[in-house]
Amino acid sequence: MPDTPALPPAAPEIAALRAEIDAIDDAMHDLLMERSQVVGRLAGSRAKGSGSPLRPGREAVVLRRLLARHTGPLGRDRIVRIWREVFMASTAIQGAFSVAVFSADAHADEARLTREHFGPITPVRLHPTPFRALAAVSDGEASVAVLPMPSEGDPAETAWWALLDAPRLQVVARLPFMAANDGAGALVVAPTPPDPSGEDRTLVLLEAANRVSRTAIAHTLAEAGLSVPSLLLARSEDGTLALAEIEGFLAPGDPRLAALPWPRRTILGAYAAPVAGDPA
Ligand SMILES: O=C(O)C(=O)C[C@]1(C(=O)O)C=C[C@@H](O)C=C1
Repeated sequence: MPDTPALPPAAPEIAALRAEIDAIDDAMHDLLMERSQVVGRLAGSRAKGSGSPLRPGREAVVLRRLLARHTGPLGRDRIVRIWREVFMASTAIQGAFSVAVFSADAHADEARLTREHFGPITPVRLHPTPFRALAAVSDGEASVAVLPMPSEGDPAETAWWALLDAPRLQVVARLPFMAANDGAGALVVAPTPPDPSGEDRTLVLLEAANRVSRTAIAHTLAEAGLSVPSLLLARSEDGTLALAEIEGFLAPGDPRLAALPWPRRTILGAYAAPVAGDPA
């Protein structure tokens, strides 16, 4: 006989509701097992290819669809949390996956956003510089790198975006997918190109040999038919470097990019436009 005391009998109303929850849990578990079988078939499909299994664009499509049909007391942010774990479980089924993050310390935004996005089980390693995190991806030690959002004040030692070896490495996602009230953000870089989600932003690095003003760059981009939600500018003695966030998923041969007057315009990658969070 087990010596664990018998559970006190629950009130009949609670027992009935718990029986309903048990039946729902069984159905959810059956569906999760069935879903993982389908993911296993994806993993074996040659069409998916041999690179990283991660498809942030596809994840955004799934989440936007679920959020659009969502009703009831379960928070939208909880739906995102639950599916983040589902996506990472599916990624793990398809092969080893780990993250290299450049973060000042384990509590900085980038480290926190990495854990929230890639989940507590995914192996994550902190690196002391963005370039070390990128090298971990290049060397095949990590599947992706998480790096700080570019900023105009970035010193050369951390301005990873100015030196990204694209298209070999590309930005594929922006964290978090559900916009945070604190405005924190980070970018994910992978050795595979981004996948479109239907509502995306493309990052383009523009380099001019002379000094060009912000107004002139913004005007030229608008003239080319490009909508630019944000534009960062870094000037040096001998030229201008600008990072434009452009609406849409731009391909390298996009005629609007080809028409720009600057000698270099490099696509650094693209990411799904974040969805709005719930009001605080
Ligand atoms: O659709 C795919 O390619 C999958 O690998 C499946 C799946 C999912 O679980 O829905 C998992 C990981 C990807 O990042 C995107 C989607």
